[in-house]
Amino acid sequence: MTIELGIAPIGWTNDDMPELGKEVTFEQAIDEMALAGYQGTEVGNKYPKDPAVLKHYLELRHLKIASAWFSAFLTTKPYEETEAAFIKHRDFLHAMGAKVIVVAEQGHSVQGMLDKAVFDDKPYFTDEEWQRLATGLERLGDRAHEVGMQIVYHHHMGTGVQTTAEIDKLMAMTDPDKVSLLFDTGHLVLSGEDPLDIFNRYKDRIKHIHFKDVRPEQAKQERAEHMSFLAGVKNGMFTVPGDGMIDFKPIWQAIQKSNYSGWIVVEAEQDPAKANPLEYALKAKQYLDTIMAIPQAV
Ligand SMILES: O=C1C[C@@H](O)[C@H](O)[C@@H](O)C1=O
Ligand SMILES: [Co+2]
Repeated sequence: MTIELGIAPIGWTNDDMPELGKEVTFEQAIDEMALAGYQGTEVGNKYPKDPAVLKHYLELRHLKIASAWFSAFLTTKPYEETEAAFIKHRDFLHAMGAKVIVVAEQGHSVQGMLDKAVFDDKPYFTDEEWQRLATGLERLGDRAHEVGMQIVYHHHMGTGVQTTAEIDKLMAMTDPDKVSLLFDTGHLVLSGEDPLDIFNRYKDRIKHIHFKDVRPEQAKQERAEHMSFLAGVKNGMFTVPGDGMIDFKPIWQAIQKSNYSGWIVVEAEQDPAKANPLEYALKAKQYLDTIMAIPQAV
C-alpha cells in the first residue's frame, strides 16, 4: 500500500472561475503546496504547458504530478473529437509521469453554468447517451492503456453521473479493466450519497481519490436557494478535510483496509480571498496527518 498525498491548485486559482485567485501566480501556489508538506499536485491552467519546464519547477520543490482533469463530450459530440483532445492530454500527463487520467463527461453538464441550479437542472442521460458514454469511455481506456495509463471517471455535481444510481449504472455498463473510478468525497456528500458505501463497493475500481469537505450551512443553502454549482463554490460550500461536516476517519480506515495504492489529493475549491490557501493547505495536512497516524483497526 503506497499512498501519496497531493493538493490541487484549485484552492489557489480556480480554472472554472478564473476571477477566483486571478492574482495568485503558479509559483506562489506550488511554493505553498511544498511548504505545507504535500508530495504532488494536479495540473491547473497557469502551469507551464511544456513538460520539461513544468518538471523543472516541480522537481525544485520535490513535487510530482498526480493527474489532471479531462472534459469528455461523448454524449454530445463525435467520438473522434473527444479522442483527439484526449490523446494530447494523455501524452502530456504521461510525459509528466502520471499514471491516471481524470475523465468527466461534460455533455449536457451544468457544472459551469451560472444560470442553472445544480440540483434542479442536472442532466439525465437517455439510453442512447448512456451507451455512447460507456462505449466511448472504454475506447479512451484502451487509448490510455497504450501508454500504460488508466482512466479514472470523476462523478460530479451537475453532470449525468452524480448520484449513487448513476455511478452504479456507469460501473455496470463499463469493463473494469478499461474504466476505473475516481472517489471524490465532497461531490458524494453534497449530492446526498454515502461515501463509505461507494468506497466499499468500488474499492477494487477506485484508482484516484479527491478529498474535499462540505460546509453544512452552505450545502443546505445550495439546495434550498437553487444555486448554481459555481455560486455555491463562491459561497463556500466546499472546504478542506477537517473543516466541514465529513468524518474522514472511517473513510481513511476503509481506504487503509482496502490496501489502496495511489494518490489522495486534497481538493477544496473556495475563494482564496476568504480562505487563505496556505493556511487551509496546512489545516488539511495537519488533520490528515493526525487521522492517518491512528493505528489500523483490526
Ligand atoms: O476534480 C474536480 C475538478 C474541478 O474542476 C471541479 O469543478 C471540482 O469540483 C472537482 O472535483
Ligand atoms: Co474532484
